Amino acid sequence: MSLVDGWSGRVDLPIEASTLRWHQWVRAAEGATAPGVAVLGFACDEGVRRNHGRAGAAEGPAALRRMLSNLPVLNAAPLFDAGTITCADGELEAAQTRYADAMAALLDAGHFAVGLGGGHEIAFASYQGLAKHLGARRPRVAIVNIDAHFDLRKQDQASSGTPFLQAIEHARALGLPLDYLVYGISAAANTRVLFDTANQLDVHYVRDDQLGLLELPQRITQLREKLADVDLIYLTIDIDGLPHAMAPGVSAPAARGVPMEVVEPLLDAIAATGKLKLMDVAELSPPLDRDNVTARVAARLIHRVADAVVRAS
Ligand SMILES: N=CN[C@@H](CCC(=O)O)C(=O)O
Ligand SMILES: [Mn+2]
Ligand SMILES: [Mn+2]
Repeated sequence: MSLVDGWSGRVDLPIEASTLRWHQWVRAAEGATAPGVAVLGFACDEGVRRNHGRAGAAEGPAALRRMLSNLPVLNAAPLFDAGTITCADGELEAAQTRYADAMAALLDAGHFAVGLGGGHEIAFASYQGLAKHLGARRPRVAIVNIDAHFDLRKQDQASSGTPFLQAIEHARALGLPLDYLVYGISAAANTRVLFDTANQLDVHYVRDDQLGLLELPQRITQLREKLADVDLIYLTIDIDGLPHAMAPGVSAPAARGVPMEVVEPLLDAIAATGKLKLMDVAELSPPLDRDNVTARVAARLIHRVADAVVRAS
C-alpha cells in the first residue's frame, strides 16, 4: 500500500533503491522540501461533453495513477502527487482556474509538472497555470501538441476543441510570445476552416501521414530548429494522436495516428532541450479502453518524458 491515495502495486524484495516502483516513491506534494516531478490530476469530462464527444475522460487521472504505480523508479528525483482537481457539470472555467492555480504553485516550487487529464480542455488550464507562474516575465513559450486534431475551434463556449485558440488569444493579450506546434494532424479529422485557422495563426503542423519512420530524422532536425529560439516548452499529448490499436480508449480515435516509434523520439528531442517545464496527457477515457492499453501507453509516455527531463536538468 502506498502512502498516497490512488497509488498501489507490486513490491519487489529486497526493498531498496533499485527495486522501487512509482507507488513506493511517490509522496504528497504539500510535504515537498525539494523540487522533483509532480503529478496533478484534472478529472474533467465537461470539455468533451461540450464538444459532443464520448464521456469518460474524468476517470483518466485515477487510471493513470494505477498504471504509473508499477513503473520502475529510474532516477533519484523526488516524485510528488498534488491531488486531483475535479470539475462539476457546467463549471469548466472555474475548474480550469483551480487547476491553473495548483499548476502555478507546482511550477513556482520548481517541479516538473505532469497533468493527468481529463479532456483536452486541460491544455488551456495548464497554459493558464504557466502564465500565472510567469507573472510579469515574457519568455518565448512553445506549446507542442501531439494530436490528431488542431483544437483551434472558434466557439462561444470553451471545450476540449478550443484550448489552443484560447491560449494563443490569451498570450497575445498578455504580450507573451507563444508558438504552437502540432504533430499528428489527421486530414480526415479536421475541417478546412481548422486548417485555415492554423495557417492564419502561423501554426507549425505536421500531418500523421508525414510522420513515418523515413521522415523522422528530418522532422527531429526541424523540431530542434523550431525550439532553438524558445525559452520554455509546454508539452501536451492528446492520446488520440496515437494509432487506434494502441489508443482505443479515447473519445475520437485516430484512423491512422502516429506510431510509438515516431512519438517517442520526438518526445526525447523535446525533453533533451532542457526547456520542458510542464506536460500533460489528455483525452484518455478509461470506460472506452481495452485491457488498459491506452492508459498503459499514456503512462509509458509520462514515465519516459519525466525521466528524460530529470536527466536533461
Ligand atoms: N479534443 C478533441 N477535439 C476534436 C474532436 C473531434 C471529434 O469528436 O470527432 C475536435 O474538436 O476536432
Ligand atoms: Mn485529439
Ligand atoms: Mn486534442
